[in-house]
Amino acid sequence: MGMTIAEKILAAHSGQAAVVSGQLIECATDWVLCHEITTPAALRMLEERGMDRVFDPEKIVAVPDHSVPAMNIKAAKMYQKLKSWVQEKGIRHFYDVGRGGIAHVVLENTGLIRPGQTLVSGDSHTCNAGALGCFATGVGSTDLAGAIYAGKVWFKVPETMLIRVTGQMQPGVTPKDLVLEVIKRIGADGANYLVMEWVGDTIDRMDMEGRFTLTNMAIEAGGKTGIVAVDDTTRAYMAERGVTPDQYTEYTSDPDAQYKVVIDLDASAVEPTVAYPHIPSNGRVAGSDRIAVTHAYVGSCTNGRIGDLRDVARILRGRRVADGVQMIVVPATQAIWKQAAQEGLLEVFVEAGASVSYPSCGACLGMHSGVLGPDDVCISSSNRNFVGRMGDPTAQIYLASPATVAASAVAGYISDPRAYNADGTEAAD
Ligand SMILES: CC(C)[C@H](C(=O)O)[C@@H](O)C(=O)O
Ligand code: SF4
Repeated sequence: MGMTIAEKILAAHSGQAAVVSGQLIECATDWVLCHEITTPAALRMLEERGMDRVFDPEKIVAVPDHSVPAMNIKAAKMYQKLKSWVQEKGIRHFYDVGRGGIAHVVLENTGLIRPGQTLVSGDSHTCNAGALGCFATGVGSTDLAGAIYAGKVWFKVPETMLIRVTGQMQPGVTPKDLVLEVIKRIGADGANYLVMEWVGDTIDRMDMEGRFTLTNMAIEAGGKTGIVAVDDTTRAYMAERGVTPDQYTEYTSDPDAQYKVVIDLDASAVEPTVAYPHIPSNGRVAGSDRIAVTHAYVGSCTNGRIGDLRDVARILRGRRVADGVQMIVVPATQAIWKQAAQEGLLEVFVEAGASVSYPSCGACLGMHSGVLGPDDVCISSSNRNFVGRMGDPTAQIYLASPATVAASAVAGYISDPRAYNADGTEAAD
């Protein structure tokens, strides 16, 4: 019987010729990604059991990102715990504050994680890395502890959902709109414990940044992970990071692979989509209602990349954020921050009246740097709009593409970014 990419990777990492969905396997982890929120709990578990060791310090990547630079003493202690462990165990791949950013985006850029590999982390958006054709998934602290200790985790082999996207996206429509549309169709539990495998000519033409946005959001549909097969775009991306095809394994799904469900999507029919409160599946067309916003947030592991910042700058250049709107832009990593500075994008944001913050998870989960107050209304390029996600439980969060966030910040209410041309001029009606 044919196998999917995910099944092939899991078979290779559990020492078997083939696996079938539903099978329980012990899977070797090529990489374990650690941040300061969930890793300390895993470390304590190991310490309490006298199992305080790491399977391989070279295979662990540590990036403090959620609550850095620390905003209170508790956060400072979490950071200290991660850092002292890293120092004690000789973990070299440590991206400290000032050298890192959001862990998922730091990792995707390092060239460390490669196609065909496995990655686990105690963070639900670990699925992000699946765009590189690897199997990457979030695990709980106990499994994280096991992975740190032994380099292995237990999985039930997931079934796969095939998402076939064809056609040209309209100008102003982005991969974020595509994934919000898919989640709207299938529901926030529509891909429960499934691998979401993206194929089709729209995906073939998409750059790596867009693919990361797609796989990043798999968890918002309940997915175990997202995955995109390796192609020339992936190979070029790896080559830019000094990694050649002989250094990784490319897997493709067999023509007779078994899919639990197949979704067909015409990309040309997708419109700029906004997920209304309080669930990412609550998508509607941007601008279909006049919703005034108090906050506009650009950042997160979903949409804080350089292409996202360029999309925002295109709309903000020569314009002002509307009075009464607080706009915050958070480049996802230090490298993206620097690139944005070099391209003059940060200046565009500041000139427009937006605040540019340091690379971190920032306001995405309401821990710091932009926490929402009662009844605030935020349009955000992040991935979750649950009650209380960014602060007060009465605040309203609308999820959208960076372009939609920018267009809304300028207007003061949620707006369709197709009001602007690709060169930033206003589109004729
Ligand atoms: C804090 C962390 C465990 C959490 C996650 O797992 O996703 C966070 O990153 C989030 O986005 O909610
Ligand atoms: S940016 Fe947001 S979604 Fe991503 S890891 Fe950080 S808190 Fe989680």
